[in-house]
Amino acid sequence: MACRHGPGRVHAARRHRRRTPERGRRVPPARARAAPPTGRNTDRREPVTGAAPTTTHQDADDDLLIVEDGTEYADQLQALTLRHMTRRVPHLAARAVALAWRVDRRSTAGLLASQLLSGVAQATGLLAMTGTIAALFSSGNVIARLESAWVSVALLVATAGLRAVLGIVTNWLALRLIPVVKEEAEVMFAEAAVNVELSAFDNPKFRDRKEAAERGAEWAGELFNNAQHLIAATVSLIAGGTVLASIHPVLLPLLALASIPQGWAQVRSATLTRLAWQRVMSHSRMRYLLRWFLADQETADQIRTGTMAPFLMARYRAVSARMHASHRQATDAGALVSLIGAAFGGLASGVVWVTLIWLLATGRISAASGGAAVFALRTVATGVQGITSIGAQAFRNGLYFQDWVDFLREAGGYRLERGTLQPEDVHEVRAENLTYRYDGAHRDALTDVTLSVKRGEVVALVGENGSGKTTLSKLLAALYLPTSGAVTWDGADTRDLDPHAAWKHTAVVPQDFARWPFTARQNITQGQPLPGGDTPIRAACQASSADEVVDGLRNGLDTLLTRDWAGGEALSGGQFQRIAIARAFYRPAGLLILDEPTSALDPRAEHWIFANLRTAAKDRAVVLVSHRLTNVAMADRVLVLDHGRIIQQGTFAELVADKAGLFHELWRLQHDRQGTIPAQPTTT
Ligand SMILES: Nc1ncnc2c1ncn2[C@@H]1O[C@H](COP(=O)(O)OP(=O)(O)OP(=O)(O)O)[C@@H](O)[C@H]1O
Repeated sequence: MACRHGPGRVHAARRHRRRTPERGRRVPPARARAAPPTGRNTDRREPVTGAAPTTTHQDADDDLLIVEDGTEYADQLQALTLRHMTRRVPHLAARAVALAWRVDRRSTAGLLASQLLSGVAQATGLLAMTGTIAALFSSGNVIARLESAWVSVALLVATAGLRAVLGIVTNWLALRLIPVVKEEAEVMFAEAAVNVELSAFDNPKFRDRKEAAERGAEWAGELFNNAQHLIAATVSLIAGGTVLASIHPVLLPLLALASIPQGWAQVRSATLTRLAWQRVMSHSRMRYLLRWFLADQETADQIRTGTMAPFLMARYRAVSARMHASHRQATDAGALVSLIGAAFGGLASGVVWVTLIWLLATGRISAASGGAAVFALRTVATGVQGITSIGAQAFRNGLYFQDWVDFLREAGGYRLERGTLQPEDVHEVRAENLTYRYDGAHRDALTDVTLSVKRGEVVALVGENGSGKTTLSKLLAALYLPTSGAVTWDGADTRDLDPHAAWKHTAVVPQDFARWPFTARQNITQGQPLPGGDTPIRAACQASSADEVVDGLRNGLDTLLTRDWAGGEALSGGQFQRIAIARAFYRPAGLLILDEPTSALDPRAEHWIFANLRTAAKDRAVVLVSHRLTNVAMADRVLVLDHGRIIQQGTFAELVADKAGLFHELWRLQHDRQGTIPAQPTTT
């Protein structure tokens, strides 16, 4: 790896955020809605190429060097209109309802039915109200008028009672459903995220899309909530509208026109907020990382001994200030837009009321109809207002939710879509004229590499930092696909293999191994126990010297390997590395890749592992990456990489004897501690 960190301590997620923020991080669970919507990129219609963003700018004032991106998507957002909202919201709301349906059909059906019923009750109440008014305003004595009104009054009371009960029911069902809808969206997001190409994580745009989708999942519950309120508002609007239209046909279209300014203001304001968030999306990522680093146990010692707190805090504040500035700008602009919308809306309502008075004054409608119209107008106005304001909320939530929808559909442009060949086994892995360039990189990490490794063989990769060893091992393991050339497994191109089926045949000890927050047993079996109970687990532990570690644990294999929960135990870096090696030895895979497997081990443990590697690795094709050159003496062949090319290969003895070669030079340097060799570090 270009940047290597020390072994991690607790578990995978913490390891990620601690050691290699570039590779991943755990996001604080409660972050989403507590924080103001800040910024997001996604630019989703643009194919992810990894090339430099089309338009970028950097914060010149605070040296943050965070590239802002996504201008194309910003343009699309800018272009959103009320018309878009009316088209898009029902679609997204339906998607959220479908999500709820997926997790709990009965509650979803119950909730939708109660909202519908509530709307019908409101409509009936309104009709009863107009009936009551008409009866009271009619001619005749009071008793006769009251008699003709009692049915309407009874209906009025009954519908009010029914609506109160339905309100409690909808609230109860919504509270049950909203969290599970959100959780389901998060689960679906996670499923999509594990099904992307590994190379996706090398692309910052993908990371932004992933972040946006993750946040979108958090808004799924809210959107569902909006959807069910929209149903109620629509039903009540239809009811009120019917009554109003029956009083005089001009009232309804007038009222609809009157709601346009507010609808426009709501949509504009939601778009501005969303845009603001998009602008500072990368800042948002950086801020979360900084917060984790500042508060994390794993970096706590380095922050203290490096006296880094002021620097990190200043950076944190600078990033936050940038985000707040963007947010404030959007809030101010949103307030202005709302003010304009309210002013025009007020004017338009005035026109409606003046029209009503004119209709009454000119005798076009009766006094009784006028009274009924007042109630109908209020109902319809509330309905219209409900639809525009809930619609705008749904629109805003939908903008975030859309990112989730897109991510699920295309996995940020990196869905694992390879062949369907199911390898039964793997006997020989070959690289032929293999070239690989990371997404967005300006040069190849590997160039024209050809090699093969067969079962029963150990092939070692050595070379200076950044020479391409880890990259090559990942290509051999089908984690990456070649830019050109090919990697084949028993003749089959890795592009044609079903990736999940292929990875059943790989066992890897990476430099940054995962520390799963599970028991020692689960850390070794990776949740895939083999027949034979603990016997194969113990054998793997013995071969990797993890047996000493496990025997020292309070509950042996059943000990939780993290102190994050009570009863767990913390392992040292080297102790956990032994568990990681046991994990690979345990896995019945034809291809075994060991990338600096003993970097944290003491000499005894390291000696034990290499002395036993032949036995542990028999019947496997083994690729070993190591900087400690004595370790590669046991390999059948050693390949020396330099700037992504194989520049030497042979047996260990041959390479040591080749005095003109890089291997010999590295070997001498590794054994010279007197400073007798004037060594200049080479640039990679
Ligand atoms: N995720 C990545 N994105 C872009 N470039 C990368 C990435 N990982 C590695 N590289 C680049 O690829 C080249 C080879 O890196 P690689 O990690 O394979 O080297 P290595 O030989 O394993 O190094 P080391 O000995 O330090 O582990 C380096 O120039 C590095 O900068």
